[in-house]
Amino acid sequence: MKIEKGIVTRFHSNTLELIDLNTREKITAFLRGKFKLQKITPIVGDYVEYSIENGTAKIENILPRKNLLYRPKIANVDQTVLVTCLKSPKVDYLIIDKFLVQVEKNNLDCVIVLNKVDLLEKDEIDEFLKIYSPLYPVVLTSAKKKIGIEEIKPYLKNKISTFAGMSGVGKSSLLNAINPGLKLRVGEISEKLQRGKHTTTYTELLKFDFGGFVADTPGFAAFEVYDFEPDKLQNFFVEFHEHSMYCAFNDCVHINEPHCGVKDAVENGEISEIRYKNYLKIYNEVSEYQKKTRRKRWK
Ligand SMILES: Nc1nc2c(ncn2[C@@H]2O[C@H](COP(=O)(O)OP(=O)(O)OP(=O)(O)O)[C@@H](O)[C@H]2O)c(=O)[nH]1
Ligand SMILES: [Zn+2]
Repeated sequence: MKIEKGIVTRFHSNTLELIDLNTREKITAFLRGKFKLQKITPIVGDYVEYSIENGTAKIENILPRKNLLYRPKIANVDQTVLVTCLKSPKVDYLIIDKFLVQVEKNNLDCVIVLNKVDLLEKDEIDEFLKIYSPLYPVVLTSAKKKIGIEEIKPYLKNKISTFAGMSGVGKSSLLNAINPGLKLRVGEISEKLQRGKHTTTYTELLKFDFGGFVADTPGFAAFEVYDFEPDKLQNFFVEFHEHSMYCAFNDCVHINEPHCGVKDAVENGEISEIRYKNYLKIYNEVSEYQKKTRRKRWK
């Protein structure tokens, strides 16, 4: 029996759709009964081994997952493409930083795409770059004017990506510009997610012509998931790490403590003041959230 490798891209009622990793062919496969007994079910993004007997493809084995994302539910996500704009709709840096907290919490690589640059002045773009380009790769784009589209492709090639970002920033427009004809239903699905009615089982991986996959559902739809203690927040601000080792206190959260390496770095301009202020705001929100849920648990 010959075993081939594929990636699960979508579910039908009792079959799965795979893409063969060698031939890139689309294959409809059945799940063997043993998986039900083992209580393992593959999900979109899973790398699997499958066999073909009498013209029927069957999943034989689910390969170990690198990670598992819940919103949308996908295995083996390599990165998030955080799409934002600054105008129309207005997006402030706090929203961007909240998305970045989610990205870091899930331990994902991230590329930031600043879209709608056709609406921005040079100094607005420069300010954005000054804050974020030391932290993450930043690509400047306009889906409308077809600027920066080629620059995104190398980041997407041969990887599994999710696109994240506020509604209206241009995620679908960008994907259409990157790969015209990509079967998209981003807007439709994100709306459902926001209303919380539908499960995320409808997620599908779409294949780029140049290699690589993208989820058709935006990531982190409900992004204010503060299911961590406030003192963990600093881990998700990547630029704090190298400075926090100079803090006098081991458990410094860089707010009221004396001799704080992070606050020093803010003062001498090594850490962006805007990012630090957003850290404080999010810290308070996480604290409030944790207090509330603790009270509920006691009731
Ligand atoms: N000026 C300008 N408008 C753009 C650009 N990219 C997208 N738009 C417009 O912005 C609006 C929203 O774009 P979408 O691609 O639907 O945004 P989205 O992020 O997919 O939104 P959701 O599906 O709600 O999550 C549309 O009217 C687009 O035509 C751009 O680069 N410049
Ligand atoms: Zn500190």
